[in-house]
Amino acid sequence: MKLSFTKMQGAGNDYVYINGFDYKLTAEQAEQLAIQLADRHFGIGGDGLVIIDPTDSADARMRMYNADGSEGRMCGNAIRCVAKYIVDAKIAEKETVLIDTLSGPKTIVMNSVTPLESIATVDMGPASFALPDIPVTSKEEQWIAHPFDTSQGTFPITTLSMGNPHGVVFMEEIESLDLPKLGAAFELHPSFPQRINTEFVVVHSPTEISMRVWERGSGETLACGTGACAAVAASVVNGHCDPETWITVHLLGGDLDIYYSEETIYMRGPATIVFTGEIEVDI
Ligand SMILES: N[C@@H](CCC[C@H](N)C(=O)O)C(=O)O
Repeated sequence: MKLSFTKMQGAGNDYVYINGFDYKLTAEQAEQLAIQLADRHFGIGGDGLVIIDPTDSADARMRMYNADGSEGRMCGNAIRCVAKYIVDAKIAEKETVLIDTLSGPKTIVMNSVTPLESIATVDMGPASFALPDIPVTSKEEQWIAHPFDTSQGTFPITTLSMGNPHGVVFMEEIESLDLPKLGAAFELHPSFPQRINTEFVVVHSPTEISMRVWERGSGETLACGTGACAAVAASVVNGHCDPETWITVHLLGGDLDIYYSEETIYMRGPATIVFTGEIEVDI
């Protein structure tokens, strides 16, 4: 069959977007398509696949799949792009939209910059540091700068859930890291039965940090929205950054602004159309 798609990116975290109002895709088909379409040599190319489905409880429902076909519970960069998509397609004729995800509904406020780019502010909900929420196989309650042994050495890790699992490690520098080796040592560690996304973070000031990210299911990406929120939450909880003020997070693909409070976390960043097209798929 011929499938219409839109390729979009947020801070360089790029996904193939399919309009689920037009195509009804089962979870099995979506997993298969994610692997096929995300391939940068034999497919369209991307960090995974996002399907925008109808729902009665919100303006749309987001289903996101990593490049290996695994389903993610939440994606910060994709939810901004989904909001842009439904506003542009007039699925929602307003600037504040509600999108359902596996980790609950999120409210997004849109500001159009150019026809191809919007800036979106997302209410991401609160961070949870409780180990069963991540989950982490340990009897302790929280891991805040917890000495964590991996095949690549021992690192102080702070773990949290942003609707999906994150580990944050503060470092002196991140340019020289061998992320495929290091990221995989965290992602596949037996302490994380559902695997984990890991952020490697340098703190510049109480309102500015840089990070590189290794995403479960997709490897190193140019940005991770939930990861940027996790990095800021961990920076505040470890006393490196200020709460209740906007913090700039520099990522390989651009900047995201994050506001942390105990009640909720806001994320502000771009949502950009790259191109649209049609592809013949065998599903
Ligand atoms: N890129 C994302 C997160 C995507 C899902 C993640 N790899 C997972 O499986 O939890 C973001 O922008 O948040």
